[in-house]
Amino acid sequence: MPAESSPSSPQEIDLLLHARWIIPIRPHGLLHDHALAVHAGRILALGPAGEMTRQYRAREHLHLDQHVLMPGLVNAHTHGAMTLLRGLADDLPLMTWLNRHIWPAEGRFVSAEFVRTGTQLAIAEMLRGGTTCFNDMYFFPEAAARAAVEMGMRATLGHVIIDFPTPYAANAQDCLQQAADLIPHLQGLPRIRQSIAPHAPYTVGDAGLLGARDLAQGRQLPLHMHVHETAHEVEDALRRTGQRPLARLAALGLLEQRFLAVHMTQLDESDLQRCRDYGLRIAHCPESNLKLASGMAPVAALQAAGVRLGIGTDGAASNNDLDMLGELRSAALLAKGVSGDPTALPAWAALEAATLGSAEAAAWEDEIGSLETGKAADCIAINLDHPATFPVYDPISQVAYCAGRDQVSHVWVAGRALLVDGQPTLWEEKTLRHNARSWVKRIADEDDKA
Ligand SMILES: CSC[C@H]1O[C@@H](n2cnc3c(O)ncnc32)[C@H](O)[C@@H]1O
Ligand SMILES: [Zn+2]
Repeated sequence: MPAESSPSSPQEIDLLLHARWIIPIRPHGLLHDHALAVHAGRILALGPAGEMTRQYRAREHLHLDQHVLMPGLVNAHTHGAMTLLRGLADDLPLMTWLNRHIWPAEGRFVSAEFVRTGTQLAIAEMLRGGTTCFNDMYFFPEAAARAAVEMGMRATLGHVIIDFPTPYAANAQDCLQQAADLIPHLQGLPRIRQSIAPHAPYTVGDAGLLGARDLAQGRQLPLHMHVHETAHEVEDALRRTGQRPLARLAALGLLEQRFLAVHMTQLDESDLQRCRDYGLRIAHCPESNLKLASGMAPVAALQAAGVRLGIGTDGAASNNDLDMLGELRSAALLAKGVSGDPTALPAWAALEAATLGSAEAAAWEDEIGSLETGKAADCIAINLDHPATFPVYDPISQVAYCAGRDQVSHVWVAGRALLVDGQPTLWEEKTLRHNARSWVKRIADEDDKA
């Protein structure tokens, strides 16, 4: 419904958010004492608070007097339901972690109900920490979609393609068939988009990759895949095929602008050139890479080459949290450490990567990632009146380098308040944990037997 207006009277709108500081991300910069006008879930205008209060009369007018207002954080790569496997196996390298612990556990327990419960926990954690959209890759995406829709969250859900038997599908061809059947059912769900998600070069054969490419092209969906996560992955592929995994993906015709390459810790000059030539998007997951000792994406070199970068947590079983404020801080610090250059990924660039960059990674940049007129009103308020963020010389520095997720006071997705004064509005966290307990007990009992 359009907002009412006449030349003399202020325009009636749903919500006016007046904040001490606003970081719109686009345009670049910091605004003092401005307000964001929201109507019917969208951003109507952003301007100086005085002008905005004269121009608009809001059904709800919030004065965020010690807060930064900014776009919601976007988790560029995760496996939401893996919250149920958090802490099951730590301090291991990737392939031991997957082969000996995670894949056996998933083989025993994963089901639509497991995914729904685990994704609910993930969404509760992410929203509390200021994440308003997540780019997911997991089995039973219809169950993750249901959790996201019910909890008011925004998401891109990947249809997994993997070439070994799981409780979800027998092989890659079966995954492709399931994806083709399911895509129309998820289309049109509120705030839900989809991708085709071949797991990794080492778990999907050429036929599965070609099928993924054709399905993505045919349905106009982006591709989302783990690529070059470890040196072992690249060395093993060179030994077996004589090709680097990214070169194989290029030869098979998978690489294009909407291809999201996750991890990318092992890049030589030819890989960097491919990222540039195809305009690939990259999801950088620094904490999961640190914990599995997989290596680290060369962020400074990628940005110097003009490659667009988003930031993701990866799953809660390898991170072990879904804290995007923590993740963007790790990204900013590691970029400096890895390059030996303290100017690498400065505070504002880290915020840009975790908002607009990640929105591009999740193929949502037309709707979210910045506080621009016409975009969906996905935004967060962070209260800087806290010992951890005192004094405030530069709010951008405070958000990037010292604000904790407990300082996220308000979260809106499409203009709907999901967190108010740090409290969720739509769900009871006790109930979510209660629902998860039966899974946790079964998983722990099995783990004891093993
Ligand atoms: C087929 S759904 C996703 C699949 O990926 C596994 N997974 C989780 N984290 C990682 C990672 O860092 N690298 C590779 N694979 C990962 C997860 O357990 C699911 O099986
Ligand atoms: Zn992952």
